[in-house]
Amino acid sequence: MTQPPKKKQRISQDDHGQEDAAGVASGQKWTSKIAFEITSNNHRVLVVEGEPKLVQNDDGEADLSFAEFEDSEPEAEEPQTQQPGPTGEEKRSTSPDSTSSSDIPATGLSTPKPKPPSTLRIVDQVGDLFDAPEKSGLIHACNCVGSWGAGIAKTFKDLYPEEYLVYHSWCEQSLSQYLVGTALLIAPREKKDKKKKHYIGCLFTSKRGGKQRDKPDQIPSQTGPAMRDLLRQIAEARSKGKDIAEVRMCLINSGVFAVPWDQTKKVLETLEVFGDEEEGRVVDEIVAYSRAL
Ligand SMILES: Nc1ncnc2c1ncn2[C@@H]1O[C@H](COP(=O)(O)OP(=O)(O)OC[C@H]2O[C@H](OP(=O)(O)O)[C@H](O)[C@@H]2O)[C@@H](O)[C@H]1O
Repeated sequence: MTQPPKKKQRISQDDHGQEDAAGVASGQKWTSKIAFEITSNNHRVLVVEGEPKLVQNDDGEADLSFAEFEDSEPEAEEPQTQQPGPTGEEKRSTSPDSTSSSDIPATGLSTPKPKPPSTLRIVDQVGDLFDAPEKSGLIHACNCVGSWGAGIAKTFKDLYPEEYLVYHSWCEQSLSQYLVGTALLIAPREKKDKKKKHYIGCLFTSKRGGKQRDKPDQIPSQTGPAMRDLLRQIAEARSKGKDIAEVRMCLINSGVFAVPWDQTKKVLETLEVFGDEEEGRVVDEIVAYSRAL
């Protein structure tokens, strides 16, 4: 396969007497503005400042045939026009030494690399989960039998009695085996007192609670789908104009459900965050509050 010229050389006029592809009259010296690339189908592509031009394939069919290059060592006395130096990308594309034909696909145009999907970020923070600003979303792990009997769930029941009734009746209308691995987003009820209004995110990570909880190795695998369901519900609520502020959680599953926090956190951080046209609606980071690390 023809190798691209090893060194940059001065360009002269092409056979048709016009300026060369780079618009540079012959005799001028210039550096690192032009290079040839050999594409995978053996076409010699002229890359001028990132602008590829087909110049010549092996059988010399192309219409542009460049005269021979000569070595162009810039002479000291000649005033060099102060061109902004090529960016890293341009350098890569205009210097034959540093680019390879694999960098420029057959079309000669570099295609943007697909952005890797972003995954959920969990940030650990010492503090009280309930010190959250108005309209925050507070997430905790729930059983599917409608009981907030112990641990942080008991605190939720004391602070949000009406929201508890929503959770309880939701469980009553469903079967645990269908509920586990899903979530319930509860909007704040009207508050008679001055208490802050918070959205509550219930993650159904175990069919039963307390001592009848699911096995510790089952709970993490049910936590992933439950959180994905909750993220979807939050994004949907926000797209309908619900003003859900920051989203925070406690170290779910790490108390009554006896699952080490690192295990749950690892599952959560594999969750892909689905984007939509307004990134603001999507939750891509959740702060996990614990009273003491
Ligand atoms: N104010 C606060 N701020 C920040 N963090 C706080 C806090 N208060 C407590 N924590 C911590 O929050 C973590 C969660 O630990 P938890 O044991 O509560 O919940 P879990 O997710 O393991 O288990 C769920 C089942 O527990 C319940 O009990 P029942 O089944 O009803 O009996 C439910 O209903 C479920 O079923 C632990 O690190 C606590 O230190």
